[in-house]
Amino acid sequence: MGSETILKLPVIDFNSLDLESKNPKWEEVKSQVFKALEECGCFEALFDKVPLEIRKSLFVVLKELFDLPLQTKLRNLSKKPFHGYVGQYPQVPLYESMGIDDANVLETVESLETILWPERFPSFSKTIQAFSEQLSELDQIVRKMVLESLGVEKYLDEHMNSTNYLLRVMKYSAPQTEDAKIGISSHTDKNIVTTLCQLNGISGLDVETKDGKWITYQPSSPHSFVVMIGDSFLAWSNGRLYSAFHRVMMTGNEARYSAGLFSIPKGGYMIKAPEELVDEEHPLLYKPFDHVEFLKYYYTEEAQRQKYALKAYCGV
Ligand SMILES: O=C(O)CCC(=O)C(=O)O
Ligand SMILES: [Fe+2]
Repeated sequence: MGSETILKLPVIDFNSLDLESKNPKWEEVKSQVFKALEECGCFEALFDKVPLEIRKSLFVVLKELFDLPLQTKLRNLSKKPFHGYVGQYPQVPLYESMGIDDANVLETVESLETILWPERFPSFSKTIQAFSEQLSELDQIVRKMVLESLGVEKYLDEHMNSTNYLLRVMKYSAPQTEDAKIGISSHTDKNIVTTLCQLNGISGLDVETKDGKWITYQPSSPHSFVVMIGDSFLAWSNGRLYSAFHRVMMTGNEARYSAGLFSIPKGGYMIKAPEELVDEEHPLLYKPFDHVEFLKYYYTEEAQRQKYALKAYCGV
């Protein structure tokens, strides 16, 4: 009593678990996952299937990537909003990111590689693909555990097949001051699940609890990731899961590099809560929606004024 507890994200150990073989730990971890996602919308995962060498190589190739001339980085265009090169925004001057669609598919990454480096840079494609594929197993374990917890595992194949993986890699330049400066403004993610990784030991990710306190993420192991629920999964679960507000704040003289693997509903797929999750006690919260249309709305001025863009877009 009296002394304040230091707020920390729940830590969940996925080492020794995998998607296929049934491990006796599965049920225990599953209940930790569901509780954390209901209460916090996120947790810290310990997951050693991504070797530390891959994390190191990712950091190396990201430095090369962000050191390219701006004109070159701008060649990564995408039809979807916020999926290509993003940066040079006056509201978030420290922030730059590069979205890589279908990052787990080598040919797609290689076609981006040839756009950015006509002289080629094979370790870029190899590293991005390997990292994304290895990390996608954690995304899939979490989603499977959620569907089992909700008793709707009969939708598992449809759920998994309705998404793609986007890897978004980020650089936050050093603010050169001890006053905390905004890296990326507070937001909820719009996709299904995001798995985040800090690459060079520079902290800055803050997550807001339901009662409005900010937790600064401090990885407790070199194998740590942050797993976070996006608004699309919240809608699909008919509000059983929570999507947390989070932001990045920067101090000091060193740039921060991070990467996020985003499972994203495919364009044209209607996100709709299964009928098993809708009843008198749990009335339908969101009308069925297409993620790409929702993203287009999200980047309008009107939506930017809303705290809860999903509710404004398709709330019942
Ligand atoms: O860089 C990070 O740790 C967080 C990035 C983030 O929240 C996002 O890209 O949606
Ligand atoms: Fe985010």
